[in-house]
Amino acid sequence: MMLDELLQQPLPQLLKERPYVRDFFAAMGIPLPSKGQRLGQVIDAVPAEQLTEFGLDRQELMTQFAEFVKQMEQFKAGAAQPVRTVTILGGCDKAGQPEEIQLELTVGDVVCVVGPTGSGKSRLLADIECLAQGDTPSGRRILLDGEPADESARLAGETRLVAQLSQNMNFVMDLSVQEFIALHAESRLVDDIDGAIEQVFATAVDLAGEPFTLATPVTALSGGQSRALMIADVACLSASPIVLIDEIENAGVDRRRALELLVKQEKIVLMATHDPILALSGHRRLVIKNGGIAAVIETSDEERRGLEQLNVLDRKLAELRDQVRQGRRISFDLDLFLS
Ligand SMILES: Nc1ncnc2c1ncn2[C@@H]1O[C@H](COP(=O)(O)OP(=O)(O)OP(=O)(O)O)[C@@H](O)[C@H]1O
Repeated sequence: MMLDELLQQPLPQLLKERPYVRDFFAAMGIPLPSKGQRLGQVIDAVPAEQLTEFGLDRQELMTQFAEFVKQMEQFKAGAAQPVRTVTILGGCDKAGQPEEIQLELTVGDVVCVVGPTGSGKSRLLADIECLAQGDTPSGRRILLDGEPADESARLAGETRLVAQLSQNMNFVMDLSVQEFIALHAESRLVDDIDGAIEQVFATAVDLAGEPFTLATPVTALSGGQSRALMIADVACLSASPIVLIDEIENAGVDRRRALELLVKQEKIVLMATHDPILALSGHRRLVIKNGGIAAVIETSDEERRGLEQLNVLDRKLAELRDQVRQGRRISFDLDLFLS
């Protein structure tokens, strides 16, 4: 859109389509009213002395504004261009032995990372997060769509390409759930903020099990609710094609639903886990030993059949957990339980 058209657009429409415009003017102490005028009129009304404080005249302000809008739109277009494959090129294990592996992951893949404590699961996730180029302790290299990531992608990596759901999710901000989602939606340049709030909130409540409201302060959410909000946020709002998850099993959320949700969004999901249900929900498991990928196990048909039984068992256990939570006495027949 040309600068002239932007200047002539009614402000409510302009701010709805491009919420970031408000930030540009706020940085110069120029508040934008939410109704009435057009941007051109607001700019005309700014005293010349105020612009001089920023070393600008009206023409220069327009030029900088046009450049800002161009960059933001390019940024949005870049975010919409998804990565289809991630390739892990082996480095060395902790003993310096070569890790003979070249592994390609495609969108929709769910890959579990398994191995004993200290074996290097988090290292592998971290290598992917920073799009390693032989410059981490493992010496691994990560390719996106077959190419090494360029420096700008690496620097922006955490925000653009990789979303991470880690074990510790403590909110420190004094925001309501609604404000939190709105803030994220704005920072990700989402056009329909209200729609995003509705979608993320509904998804989070669904995952969390115990209800909360849009007005609930994020600091008052339980661990499970916080985690559900973060998962919904990543699934619905993040343009990042790669999602790394550390230990979802202790999160107090419906973990199967969380996984289904992420897979539906065409993400590449990598998950460090010890949970057999999650491990078998993946397409394959990377077995980490002494810092290296020692084996890749494809989930077999037999394992998938086992997963169905495990799910039955898991639902029964969830019922029992619920009874404990409600302070009821627990009695069950193990044979019936397993039948
Ligand atoms: N290939 C490697 N080369 C050198 N150091 C490595 C390698 N892989 C992992 N390490 C180092 O080993 C240590 C343990 O690794 P890491 O924290 O990734 O293990 P983990 O499997 O995630 O453990 P936990 O299950 O306890 O979270 C870290 O200091 C990590 O940097």
